[in-house]
Parts: sequence; C-alpha cells; structure tokens
Amino acid sequence: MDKYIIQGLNPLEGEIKVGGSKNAALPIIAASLLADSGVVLEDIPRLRDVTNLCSIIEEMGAKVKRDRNRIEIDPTAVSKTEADHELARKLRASYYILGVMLAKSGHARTTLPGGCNIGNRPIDLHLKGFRALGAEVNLDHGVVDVKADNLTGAEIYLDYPSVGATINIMIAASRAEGKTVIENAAREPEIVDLANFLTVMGAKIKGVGTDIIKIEGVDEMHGVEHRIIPDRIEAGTYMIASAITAGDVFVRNVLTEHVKPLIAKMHEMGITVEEDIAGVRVKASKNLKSVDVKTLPYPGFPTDMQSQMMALLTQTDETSLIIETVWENRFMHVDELKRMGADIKIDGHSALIKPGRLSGAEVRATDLRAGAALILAGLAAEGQTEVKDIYHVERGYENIEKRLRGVGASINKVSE
Ligand SMILES: CC(=O)N[C@H]1[C@@H](OP(=O)(O)OP(=O)(O)OC[C@H]2O[C@@H](n3ccc(=O)[nH]c3=O)[C@H](O)[C@@H]2O)O[C@H](CO)[C@@H](O)[C@@H]1O
Ligand SMILES: C=C(OP(=O)(O)O)C(=O)O
Repeated sequence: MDKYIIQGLNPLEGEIKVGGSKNAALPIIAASLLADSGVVLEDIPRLRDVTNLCSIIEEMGAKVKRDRNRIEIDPTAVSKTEADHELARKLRASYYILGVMLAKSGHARTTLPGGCNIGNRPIDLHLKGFRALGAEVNLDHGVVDVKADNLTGAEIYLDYPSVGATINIMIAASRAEGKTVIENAAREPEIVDLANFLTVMGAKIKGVGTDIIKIEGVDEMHGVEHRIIPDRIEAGTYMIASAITAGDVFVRNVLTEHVKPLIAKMHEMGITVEEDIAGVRVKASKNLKSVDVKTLPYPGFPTDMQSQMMALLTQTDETSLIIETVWENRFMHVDELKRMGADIKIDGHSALIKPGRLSGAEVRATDLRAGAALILAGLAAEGQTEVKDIYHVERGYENIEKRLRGVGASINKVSE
C-alpha cells in the first residue's frame, strides 16, 4: 500500500498545471460508444477511474488506444450491452454505460456503481428519466437492467439537479425519437462539456448550463476529436495549496469562470487572486479571515471542494462555519483533521471550525477529496504527516505529489 509523506511549513511558489476534468472525461469516454467511427479525446487525465472505465468499454468490444493524455476509441465493434460488475463497482461513472447502451442498442445492464462513500447515493432520478423515455427498468439485487425497443422524447422534471441523472438522461435522449425536456437540470461545467462533445458528434441539444435542457433525438452520431475542459476541482485544490502555505502559485490551465465560488471566498478571506486568461495566481499571507461556506449545486460552492476548504479554514483568525447540503456523510475527513490538532465540531450538516496550529500525524484518506484535504493540512502542519489509503486520491488527481513538489512542497509517495 502506498502512502504520502509530507513535511509541512514550506511556502509554495511557482507554477502548477492542471489537467483535464475527471468528471467531464468519464461521461465523454462512455458517450464515445455512440459514434459510428473513431473518437479522439485529448487532455484525458491519467487516473484510476479513467483506466477502469476504459477497461469496461474494452471488455464490451471497444478498441482503446491510450498515449499519455490522449485516447483513441474505436466503438464500431462494441457488441456487449453489459458492463463488467467488478470493474463497474470501482467507480461512480460506470453508470453512464446505462444511458449510452440504452441509446445505442436498446439494452444495458450493470451493477450499482461505486465511487466515494459520501452518503446515500441513489439512482432513482436516472431510472425515472429512463422510464419516462419509454424504457423498462429493473433493479434487482443491486443489478440494473434497462431495455426499450424505442426511446421516445419526454418531459422530465428532476426533483434535485443531479449531475449524474442529467448526464444519463441527456445521453439517452440524444438518440430518442422526438424532443426531450429536462427541467431542474444540473448546470455543472462538466455537463456543458459533454453536451458540446455530443453536439459535434451530431446531437441536437439546447439550454445546457441552464436548468432547462432541450434535446432533439437524432439517428446517427459520428466520430470526432475533442479536448476535455480543465478540472476545476483539481485547480481549486492547488489554489488552496498556495493559500494554506502562505505561498504564491500560478495555477495554469484554469477556466476562472468555473472556480468563481472559490475565488469569491478567497477574496473574503483576504487572499490575493489574480485572474488571467491562462489561469489564476493565488498569493496569501498568514493572516486569513474566517468565512462561512455552504455547498450547493453549480454555480454554488462545490461540495467536491468542501473538505479542502475545511483544511484551509483551520488556518484563519476566527471560527468558520461549513454547511454541507449535497451529501449527508461528507465530513469523514473531520476525525482525521482532528488527529492533526484541528478543532472542529460537527452538528448534523454543519461543521464549526476553530482556528489553531496543525501538527503532523498519521491519517487515512477516507475518500478522494478527504485525501486531498489531508495533503493540504499536511502542507500547513508542523512536522511530518503520513497520509494512508491514497488509492482514493489517485482516483482523481494525476501525480499530485509531483505537481506539488514542483512548487516546493516536501511530499513523497512511498510503499509501505
Ligand atoms: C462522477 C461525478 O461526476 N461525480 C460528481 C457528481 O456525483 P453524482 O452525479 O453522483 O451526484 P448527484 O448530483 O447525482 O447527487 C447530488 C444529490 O442528489 C441526490 N440524488 C442523485 C441522484 C439520484 O438519482 N437521486 C438522488 O437523490 C444524491 O443523493 C445527492 O444528495 O456530482 C456530485 C455533486 O456535485 C459530485 O460530488 C461528484 O463528484
Ligand atoms: C465524489 C467524487 O467522485 P465520485 O462521484 O466519482 O465518487 C469527487 O470527484 O469528489
């Protein structure tokens, strides 16, 4: 088992380049199966989730060629409509196979997906969408089976703007007969990137980025080349790495529009954030003001930045409050941060963070962003921090230790 060893208190300086977005790359890789010829994807991050999804589609018959951050997918020989259950359990995004294969072949089957253990993660809204499009849906002993002779456009209202449900329904509807309207749709940038990709392939989609998406089904989709958008959560994590060490780091390859909620909070905290066409420069002193944060669907403050923000809020002048509204079990990093000396109290969906010095300790990444928060805390702690169970971190960050070392952090990956 690998772990990270971090020696804290080095102010970070220099430049870090952010890679392509995990949560945009995954649905786009899955949706490539809809093309009638080859697809080329650039800026695909080299992550465990990507490797597992590629293995799933290869096992279904796709030919996949990976060369660094480029992937070529030839979906013409895809014959299976079922995703390998062992692999599908390793990531959340395996459930996009449902929408894709339902649209392509009228049948799809997979086990309930994996992903971070951050709360109850039902897929009822995905299934409601498939049913509305005319599919027969069976969920039995954790295995989902969806089938339809024909998919027909429908009006679908989502009770919550779910990212995954919006994506799955948008993909299925892109090949349905007639028009589909998704109301209360999620507005995340990753959904916009997927819609742009599908549109170049031949889909007819309007309204992405708003809460009403309209899709006119088409019969054919062709192979295209597409570059994945930069990862806004990876960018935010490195922005916090600079701030938490009172550093001065230029984070390159950031669409600043996508990190506005974090930039706004950083301004409130007294951190200097200079926005540039190529990225953001984050420069901080040791005197940070406390702030309150509430996670919300985009364009609100992202839940995927909550744990990293909590690490930063341990280093302010007064008590801060975080309210987590998206996932009911996303405070698992709190006990680990406490091992490092943090003073945090949880009350239901709220966490009260009192400022104080952090000191190095042995901690465990309980999920992907929890792991990122512990690395950040380690950078600000006195002494040595060991972060274990880093396979969670590797689901979402490509070479995080190398990137942080490049700006002066003392962090090494070692095998236990
Ligand atoms: C692979 C990927 O892109 N993962 C992201 C995606 O997860 P994911 O797509 O799973 O998250 P959703 O937006 O679907 O979930 C948000 C909320 O909706 C609820 N819900 C969801 C679906 C459903 O059918 N029924 C239901 O009740 C969930 O329990 C949760 O409370 O968006 C989350 C919210 O920004 C992020 O934290 C994840 O990093
Ligand atoms: C929760 C996350 O991922 P997943 O939905 O893949 O578990 C995340 O990226 O923070």
